[in-house]
Amino acid sequence: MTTHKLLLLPGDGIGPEAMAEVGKIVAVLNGAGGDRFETEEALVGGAAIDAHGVPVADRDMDRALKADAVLFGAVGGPKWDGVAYEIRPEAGLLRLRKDMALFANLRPAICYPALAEASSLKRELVDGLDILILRELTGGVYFGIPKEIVDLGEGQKRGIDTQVYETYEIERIARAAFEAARTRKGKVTSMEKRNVMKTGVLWNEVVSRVGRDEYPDVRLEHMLADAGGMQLVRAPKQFDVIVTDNLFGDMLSDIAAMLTGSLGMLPSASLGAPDAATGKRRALYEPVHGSAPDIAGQGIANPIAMIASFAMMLRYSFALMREADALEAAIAAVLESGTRTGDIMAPGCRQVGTAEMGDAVAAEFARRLAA
Ligand SMILES: NC(=O)C1=CN([C@@H]2O[C@H](COP(=O)(O)OP(=O)(O)OC[C@H]3O[C@@H](n4cnc5c(N)ncnc54)[C@H](O)[C@@H]3O)[C@@H](O)[C@H]2O)C=CC1
Ligand SMILES: CC(C)CC(=O)C(=O)O
Ligand SMILES: [Mg+2]
Repeated sequence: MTTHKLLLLPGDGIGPEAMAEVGKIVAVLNGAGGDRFETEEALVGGAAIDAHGVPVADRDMDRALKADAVLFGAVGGPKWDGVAYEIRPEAGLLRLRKDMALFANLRPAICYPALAEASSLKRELVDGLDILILRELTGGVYFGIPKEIVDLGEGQKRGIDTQVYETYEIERIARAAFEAARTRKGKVTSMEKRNVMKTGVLWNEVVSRVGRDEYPDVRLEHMLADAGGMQLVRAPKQFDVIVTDNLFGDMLSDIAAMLTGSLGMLPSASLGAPDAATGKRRALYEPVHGSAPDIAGQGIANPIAMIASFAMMLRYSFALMREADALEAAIAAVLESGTRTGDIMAPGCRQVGTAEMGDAVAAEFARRLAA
């Protein structure tokens, strides 16, 4: 029997609340007689700052590097707003992504049929929507140097962030996008701002070359990222795979969330390159949303983004396709039955809290696994 060792990093705010619901899914899997999941937990973000003075301790970074996969909740919150950039809770997440070399962030935006009414758009624009945003995750303006605030004297300061991309970074995320498109509808839309950014010019050039030389069977189109945002809310079904940089991908995926009904619905997978010898890749799975301080501690957060992130783990890290399909089908069935957290509530539905939603998905998942 195969055992998978998972590191759970619940973090802050609604992170631990949503992560607790994944525990119920793990319990179902461990009771089903297939692969086993062993979990250990560590602090990250504000919780780690409070306990260790840093947003991720070296010891825990080491555990993340050794784990078969990492499941991450969310970090941040007003308590740590005054903390310097380098030790803000979010810096822990950035270190995990960088040190684990997780360059490919897969953010699927799927509109479950039961939620088409909860979307910010009209039903016909989102019903059946299935987009994959591939966000470059270890480069760009979140990591470029210099990154500082310079004191200019006389009350003036200069804030500097630097956008840097090298050819190899664009090549590998482009390949990930083209590979994904081959398993889907065969179309990639690359978004940058080549009209005003040198990194945009290089991005466009490299993605075009990779597409032309290696993936002539995949349809490639280019869009300026601002117009891309507009198209995403005007006619989202025109897209299949969107490939874009770290900053644009961060923003476009939050926008895409509202097409699916709520930020509480969007999962993600952050993947590294496959190891040359073993073929294994480092991976971290997390919801797209943050720590949601406005609703934290109330037991009302939607745990579906977190549970669906675990489904992505089953699929991408462990090739447990049947289990992943069953978990996603369980989420769809629970939504279909009218069970809803507040963020996706609709007339005639039954409003539940975080724990009840987790119970409902776990029960439906157990039924489907046993079938
Ligand atoms: N991956 C991470 O750990 C991320 C952390 N953050 C951090 O989180 C903190 C809060 O950031 P915000 O801008 O408020 O973004 P957020 O994503 O935490 O919340 C935005 C809005 O969406 C709602 N929301 C988010 N997730 C939800 C869920 N599962 N169920 C129901 N409603 C949900 C929130 O209540 C809020 O109104 C900040 O410190 C930010 O830096 C933000 C994004 C990602
Ligand atoms: C720390 C931030 C970069 C987190 C965020 O907004 C995201 O990755 O979506
Ligand atoms: Mg974000």
